[in-house]
This record gives sequence, structure tokens and C-alpha cells, in this order.
Amino acid sequence: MDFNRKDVNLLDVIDLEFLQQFQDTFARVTGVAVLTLDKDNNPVTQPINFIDICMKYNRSCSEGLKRCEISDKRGAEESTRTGKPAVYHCENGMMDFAAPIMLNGVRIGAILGGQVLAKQPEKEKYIKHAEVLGVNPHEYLEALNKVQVIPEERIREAANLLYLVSSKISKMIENQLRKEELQEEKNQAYKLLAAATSSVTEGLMAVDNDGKIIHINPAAHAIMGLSDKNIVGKPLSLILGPNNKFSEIARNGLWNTDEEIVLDQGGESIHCTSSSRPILKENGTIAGVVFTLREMRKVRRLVNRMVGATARFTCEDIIGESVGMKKAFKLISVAANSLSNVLLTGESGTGKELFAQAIHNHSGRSEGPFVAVNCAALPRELIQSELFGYNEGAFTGAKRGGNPGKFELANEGTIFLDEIGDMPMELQVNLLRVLQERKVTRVGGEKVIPVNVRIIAATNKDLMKAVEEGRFREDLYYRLNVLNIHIPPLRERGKDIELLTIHLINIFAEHLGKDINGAELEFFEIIRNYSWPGNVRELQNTVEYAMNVAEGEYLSVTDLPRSIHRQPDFLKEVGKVISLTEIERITVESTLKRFDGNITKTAKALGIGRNTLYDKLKKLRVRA
Ligand SMILES: Nc1ncnc2c1ncn2[C@@H]1O[C@H](COP(=O)(O)OP(=O)(O)OP(=O)(O)O)[C@@H](O)[C@H]1O
Repeated sequence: MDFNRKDVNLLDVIDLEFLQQFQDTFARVTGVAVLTLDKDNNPVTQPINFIDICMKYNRSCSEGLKRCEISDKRGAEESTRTGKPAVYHCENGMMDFAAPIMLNGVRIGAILGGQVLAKQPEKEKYIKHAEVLGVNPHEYLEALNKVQVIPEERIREAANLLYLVSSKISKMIENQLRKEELQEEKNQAYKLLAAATSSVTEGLMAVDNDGKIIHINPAAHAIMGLSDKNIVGKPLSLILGPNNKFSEIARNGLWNTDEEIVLDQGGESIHCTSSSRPILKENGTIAGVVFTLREMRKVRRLVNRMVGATARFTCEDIIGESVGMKKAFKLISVAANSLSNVLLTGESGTGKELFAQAIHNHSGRSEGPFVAVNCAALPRELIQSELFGYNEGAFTGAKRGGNPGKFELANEGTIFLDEIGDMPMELQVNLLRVLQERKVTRVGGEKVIPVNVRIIAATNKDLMKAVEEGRFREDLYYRLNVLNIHIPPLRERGKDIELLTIHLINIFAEHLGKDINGAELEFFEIIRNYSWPGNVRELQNTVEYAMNVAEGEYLSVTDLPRSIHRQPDFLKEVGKVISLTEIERITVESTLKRFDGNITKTAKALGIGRNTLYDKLKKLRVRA
């Protein structure tokens, strides 16, 4: 067994009182003198039973003491070397024995016994010895007569006993140090674990199978909104109430992944996702459960970032200096500073989503999610569950663990309900309820989930007309239309067409890596006179097309797509005035003809959606 501790001092690791007691008892029983030395051969105990020959003569003069010390050292070293008790004649003529106290192969002390004789002394030898020491030989012999004469066999037995005890003491010290070291290792490991768990943003909590908290990191503390800082050792049910989900999982030692848990803390619902793993003992039985926790808000923020539920555009991205745009611009900051619902109106491709994103990004919710929902694109039967979410088992094919809806995902942010005019009548009432109560209930669920969401809706339809025709609820219309921002069509924005074109040329030049610096005058003339039924989106497509085909440094009329370049001849007739509807009809008709009546291709070329094209065909009475 190896220890990290170096230079261990006997006095630091031995119970001195016990050692003294043992030494005294041993001395009394055997009649010998006993002394314990440290690793430098300094006495650490008080010897008893020293008789005159040693105390008064041998150890009282410098020569005698020197001889004693040399003998003690020799005995201790011999016994260490041989691994046996050393029985030897000391330099002063007595019979002594020694047993080492070892630690990790190193002698840290020794217990010595002796001051006896194995046979009657030869007096002449001791008289000479007394002369060397400079003491009175007569008195020295008198003291010598008091030394016990014990058969060598018994001396060896006493030495063996001492050796046995010193070995036991060595073992005890070793065990004690090992224990201290293990405890220290444990403390270090715990400190490391505590430091590691407090540095993670994920919540971590360990609970034993009695339901008591054995560890909790600051993140878990914060996620669960706990006010009591000293909860380690307390039952979880005391902290979170008797029916909390964590206690149930801990009781059963369950293995869970990303389970959604709602905690009730002082009347407030705390949403988190949690995974759990049982803590197993060596024998495979469960000692408790470790939970990881994530705050739902943060999970959603991450999900929103990953799925792009963030708003990219700000006011700086909106190009336009026309009167209509300036009016709309002003309303962006009004809307950004208010929590009222906003209704954006304007033809398809005018920039309604761009405006919605700018409002979000300039509002106090810019750090929150921006969730866009195209109400026209959602299958009718899925709108409810997409918007409000569903619980596990709500319908065939419902995901395990359920799914949050767009309103939940937009919590603390903005939901953009695009094409709100296409929301089915039967669902409008549910939407109205959410707008009024700011709470959702998932499909197949009962729990009411509060949502803190800012609502921006948009439509390219005449919603008032839809209300009159009974296709849109009047109460919902007024609820949504608190702040109305109308974005004018591109054909009414005058010089904005040129500004946008220049802006788009710069963007595509960079994207396509083309060295194009502008457009020729005729190019601008044509695009200024075009009606742009697909608005900015169509202009975008047109410039992108031109940038791709252009070979010169400036875009020219020959780079324009045919549908725009080849304006009907009547437009060129000087002085002839034609209504915009007529121009739109001619444009739609000619494009449709070009694509042999293919709706998808025509809509794409015009830069509008298929549904918008169908609407236009109906309005303009054009047959596909
Ligand atoms: N004023 C503008 N400045 C710069 N880019 C614009 C502007 N208006 C619109 N755009 C761009 O035109 C494209 C269409 O805009 P957007 O999707 O916001 O229109 P929309 O009105 O929401 O369309 P739809 O009704 O079809 O959903 C986007 O790429 C947008 O960035």
C-alpha cells in the first residue's frame, strides 16, 4: 500500500497515551525497561523501570549515553533490516531488544526493551567498563548486582511479543492513514463534482430512494424556483408537494428521457424537461435517481433558434421613401412600443412578414422567439394541434410525450399569423378565446397553459368584406385589427421601385459574385412602368434573373425576363391611358398563355403564390 504522505512523524500518527500505557504495562509485566524512539532515535515516551546501572551511570555520562544511543540505533536498524526482533548486547554490556514501527517500508520509530542480563556478569570486565565511563567501580558493581538475570530464551520471548505489538501498531497507523487519505480523496472528488455541477447551466439533482435530496446544483435550484437554500437531506415531497412528478420517478427508479414536467410552485406553473437515470449499487439494486433539468423557456429558445423561429429583419432592412411607406414606417415604432395586436394588410409580396419581423425586433421581446404560421398552408385538420399543441394519445399518430403548439413556442415572443383570412371559421372561435384569455389547452389535454404572446396577423384579402360575407368573425376581426398597418403595393410607391432595384442589384452582385454596378436608363424606365402584381417579391425575382443573365457592367433591357420586357404594344402607344386592372389582366393572360395554362409556372413567373393567382383569375375573370 502506497501513501502520498512523505516524512510521516510518529508523534503525528500515533496515540501517544496508548503507547505510553502499553509500554508501562509491558515493562511492569516483564520487569524490563521500555522506551519508544522516533525515526531520528529521539525518545517520544517516558521510560519506566530504568534501574541505577542505566539511569545513574550508563546514561548519566556522555560516553555511556553515546554508547546507549549507538546501541539503540543499531538494534532498531538490525530489526528493520531483518524483519525480525533484534536481540543484542548493548555497548554498555546489557542485553537489549528492539522492534521497529514501520510505514510503507520505512521505519518511523522503534520500541526498545532491555536492561537485563542473560547470565551472571564477569566482574573484571565491568570494573574496566566503569573506569572507561569514569565512575566508581565499586558502586558500579553494586548497581550491576541489581540487574535481572533472565534466561536468554525468555528474553527472546519478550522481544517477540514486543515485535508483534510494534507490527500491530504499524498496521494501525497504516490503516488510519489510508482512511484519512481515502476520506481526503472522497472530499476532493466531491469538491470536483460540486464545482463541475455548479458550472453547468443544466439543472442536476440526485435523490435517494427514500425521496431525500442528496445533491442539487444551483441551476436546478433556480429552474425549480426554490427559495430554501438548504434543501440537501430534506425530502423532495416536502419541497415540491406530495404529488410531484420527480418523487414518483425517484420512487420507481425510472429511466426517462426528456419528459415534460410541470411543477406547481406557489401557484405558478414551472415548465421543464427532465431526464432521469437510476443510481445503481454494486449489487444492482437502486440507490436513487439522478435528474437533469432544463427550463422549457430555454429549450424553446434553442429550438426556435435551430428551426429558424427568429426574426432576421429590422427597420434598416426595409427600403422605401415613398409617402405610403413613410406612413407605414412610423407605425412600426408605434407597434413596437405597444402590446396591442397588429393587423398588417397589403397585397402579396409587399413585405408584410418583413414588417412583422421589424416590429418584433424593435420591441421589448426581441430576445424572445418569432414564430411565423402560414394559416393558408396548414392542412385544415391540423391547424388546431399546430397552433395549440397536443398531448400524448390525443389522436392516432400523436407523438410520444405530446407536442407544444406554435403559441407555446412563441411564449415571451411574437406569433405572426400570416394569411389570417384563410383561417377556417370553426377555428376562429378558438383563436379568439386564446387572444382574449392568453391561455391555451392542448388537443387531448385539460391543463390550461398560460402564454405570454404578442400577436401580429397579416392578410392580403379584404377582411372587412370577408366579415360582411360571413367568412370571417367580426369579433375576431376587431380583436386583431387594433393597430392596422397598410403596406401599399409597389406600383403605388413611385421612386421606391428604383431604390429597391439598386438595393437588390447590390445584394445579388455580392451573392452571385458579379461585378455589376447598376442598370441602364431604359431598364429603369421599363420597370418603373410595369405594374408589379407580385410586388417586391416579383421585383426580387426579376432582378435576380437579370443579374444571372447579364454580361455587361450594367443591367440592360435585354436582361429582363420576357414577361416584363415584352410589354403589350398598346402600352407603347403615346397618350393611351389604360387602367391598372386591365394591365394586370393582360399580364396575367399573356403569362398564362406563355406557360400553356400551367398555374404553378405562371404563378412562379409572376412572383405570386398559386392561391393568389387563383384569386386574381377569379377577380379578373380570366380562364385558366
Ligand atoms: N420594403 C422592402 N425592402 C426590402 N425588401 C423587401 C421590402 N418589402 C418586401 N421585401 C422583400 O420581398 C420579399 C417578400 O416580402 P414578404 O414575404 O414580407 O411579403 P408578404 O407581404 O409577407 O408576402 P405574402 O403575402 O405573399 O406572404 C421578401 O424577401 C422581403 O424581404
